[in-house]
Order: sequence, then C-alpha cells, then structure tokens
Amino acid sequence: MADSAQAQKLVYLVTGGCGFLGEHVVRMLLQQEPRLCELRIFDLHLDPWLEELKTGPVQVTAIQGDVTQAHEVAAAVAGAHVVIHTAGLVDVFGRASPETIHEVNVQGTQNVIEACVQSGTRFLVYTSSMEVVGPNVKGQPFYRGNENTPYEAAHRHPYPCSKALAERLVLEANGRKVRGGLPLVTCALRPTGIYGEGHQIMRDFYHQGLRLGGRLFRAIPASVEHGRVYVGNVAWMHVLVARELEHRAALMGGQVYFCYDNSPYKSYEDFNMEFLGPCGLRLVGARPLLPYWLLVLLAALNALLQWLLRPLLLYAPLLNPYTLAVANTTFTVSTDKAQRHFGYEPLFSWEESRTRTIRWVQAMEGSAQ
Ligand SMILES: NC(=O)C1=CN([C@@H]2O[C@H](COP(=O)(O)OP(=O)(O)OC[C@H]3O[C@@H](n4cnc5c(N)ncnc54)[C@H](O)[C@@H]3O)[C@@H](O)[C@H]2O)C=CC1
Ligand SMILES: CC(C)CCC[C@@H](C)[C@H]1CC[C@H]2[C@@H]3[C@H](O)CC4=CC(=O)CC[C@]4(C)[C@H]3CC[C@]12C
Repeated sequence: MADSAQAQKLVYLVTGGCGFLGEHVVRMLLQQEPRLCELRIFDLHLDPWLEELKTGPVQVTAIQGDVTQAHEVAAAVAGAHVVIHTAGLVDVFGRASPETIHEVNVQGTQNVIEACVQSGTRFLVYTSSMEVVGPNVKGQPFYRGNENTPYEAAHRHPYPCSKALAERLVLEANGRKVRGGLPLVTCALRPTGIYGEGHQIMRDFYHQGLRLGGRLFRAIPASVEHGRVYVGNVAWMHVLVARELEHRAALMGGQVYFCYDNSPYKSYEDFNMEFLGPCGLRLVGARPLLPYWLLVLLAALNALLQWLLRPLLLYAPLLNPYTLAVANTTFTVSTDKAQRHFGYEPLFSWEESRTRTIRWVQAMEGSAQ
C-alpha cells in the first residue's frame, strides 16, 4: 500500500462520517493523513458542512447510503484501501427497536466486512465501545481496568449486545483472504464516554440546566467514576490505527484497544461540570438529592411509560433503568496498549480538550453567560 508509486494515493472510506465522532475522524484524516487522495464519507444523512471540505486538495466524495443495504456498502467500499467503520445506531434510550439496532450495528458491520473481502480492501478499523465490556447487568465496578482485566461482560440491553456481536465479527474477520488473496487486517477501538464539540447529550444537559434556572441537580454519587475521552483524541487514535495497521499487521490485527487520554477520572456529572460550570451552570448538592431507590423507581416508571405510550408517541427520557445503571457504576480505563502497539499519544491535552469543549458550549445559542 505504501510503496512509492502509491505514496499519495490512498482512498479512505469513513462510514458514519457525518456523526459526532465521524465528523472529527473526517477532519482529522484531512489534517493528518498526507497520503490521502480520496476521502469517501458514507452516511444515512449527509450534512451541509461536507461542502466546505470539497474545495481542498483531497477529493471528498459524499455518499448517501445505508449500511444495512449490502449493495450500497459494496459500491462505497469498492477501490478503498482503508475503511473506518464508525456508523452505528447509538441508542440507549429506547428510541429504536432492538431489531433495528441489531440490523444497523450487526448486519451493517457484516456488510462492511463482506464488502472489504469482495473488493480486496485490506484494512478495517471498527469503532466499538467500552459497552462491549461493561458495565454489566450486575453493576460490578471496572476500576481503571485495561484490555486484559477480567470482567464478566454480561449484557441484556440491545445496544451493548449489538456492539459486542459486531466487534466479534470484526475480530473474527481478521486474516480472511480478500479479493486478490491477501489477508484482511482488522482491529476494534473501544471508546469510553466520548465528549467534545458536537456531543448531543452535553447539549441536552446544558439546555436542561438553562431551563432549570442555571442549575442541575446531582443524581449520582460523586464517588462513582465514569471513563471519558475527548473526541479529538478518539479521532486521532482512529487515524493512527488506520495508518499503522499496514506496517504492524501481525501485532495489531485482531486486537482491541480502549480509547483513552488524560481526561480526569470523575463522576459523569462532575465531569460534565468541567464544561458546563464555566458556561454558567451549577451542580446542586454534594450528594444526590434523591435517594437511589427513588431514582430506580423513576427509571422504572419511565420505562413503563415508554412502553404504554409507544402506540401514541415516542417517550424517551435520559433516565431509564439502563442509563441509571451505567451512570451509577464505576467504569474507568487505565492502559497504555495503544501507546505500546502503535505509538499513540493523545494529540490534545486535557486543558486543550476542556477549553475546546467549553468554547463549543459557550457558542451555543442561549449561553447562560
Ligand atoms: N458517543 C459515545 O460516547 C460513544 C460512541 N461509540 C461508537 O462510536 C460510533 C459513533 O458514535 P457517535 O458519533 O456518538 O454517534 P452518532 O449518532 O453521532 O453518529 C453515528 C452516525 O452513523 C450514521 N448512521 C446511523 N445509521 C446508519 C445507517 N444505517 N447507515 C449509514 N449510516 C448510519 C448516523 O447518521 C450518524 O451520522 C458508534 O459506532 C458508537 O457505537 C462508542 C463509544 C462511545
Ligand atoms: C440522569 C441520569 C441519572 C444520568 C444520565 C446519564 C446517561 C444519559 C449517560 C451516563 C453514561 C452514558 C453512557 C456512557 O458514556 C457509555 C456509552 C458508550 C457508548 O458506546 C454509547 C453511549 C453511552 C452508552 C453513554 C450514553 C449516555 C449515558 C448512559
């Protein structure tokens, strides 16, 4: 792939390239991959910002398509050297049916793998998730664990189930012969909770805080640590992996890597306040305002209401039994596997990640400042 004749001629495909993470991967590739000659962006919905990318030296091809449609995926993959598969249905709120989540996340991933095999594309990077590991249904803590930490990964919710199945498909496909006879090289990246510019849930919390007169009310004990990673560093990791898979296929093929950086270990809410605080919001309470049993009851009530109202309207609040369990279970990562295997160092320091995220929140309409 990298011989001198082809040095500047790489074709990359990013599925889900218009999503929160996908957009950062796309922009990072354009900045950091000098060998790129064409960047294909495949997504169900194409965003207007793609237009501004089309004026640069790299050919940017926007492809409106659905990963569940094998023929659309095959057409997009044909001739690509590397596929970064970030497209997915990220739904832990019950907006989509379990069948749809499975179809997009599992069948969609299978379609991407088959398209690589059929078209002779050798390098596939899959965006997996920490959710593949946990938190599990028993709520057992995963405290600063790494890729080898033993943990009982038991899931019931459709989203982690689908991510775990899809990740397995990707890893099992490593070594399959692609068209032309060479082996497919795959690996999976497992981000913890991603934050940064474009993060929808952060936006939701910000607007909720504004509605509540600049206050948010603590729901989860400050002692519960939740792993977070800056979107720019997750994107950078994808770009590095995509680049290094070719040179270190024997080491990296079939491997999983947690995505990490120097973001501090904090509870989900305290971490959000790192950005929302400087934008004028305040977190009320050193301890949760409501007892945990009441939150469990409210979450169950929300699930019941969702089910009852489904024929009439979509009721999908942030709080449900699953999100409560995830938010209330310690899950943090401490690893250097990505550094050891492909030389990853975070591109953005914590200070820079924080500043960029704060600036983005401040720029939102209706800033509390
Ligand atoms: N947001 C987070 O904290 C984390 C996300 N992830 C994973 O990262 C990936 C990206 O997630 P986000 O950017 O947060 O989500 P997102 O919803 O912002 O982006 C997903 C993109 O995939 C596209 N997509 C959905 N269904 C599709 C289909 N059938 N065909 C083609 N495109 C489709 C969407 O239009 C969207 O642009 C996902 O695979 C997710 O599982 C993993 C860990 C944490
Ligand atoms: C009011 C509640 C008590 C708090 C609600 C917060 C939740 C909405 C979020 C807490 C943890 C989040 C998840 C976590 O960061 C891991 C994830 C990984 C993914 O791959 C997809 C997103 C998510 C499941 C993320 C979703 C929101 C939370 C559950």
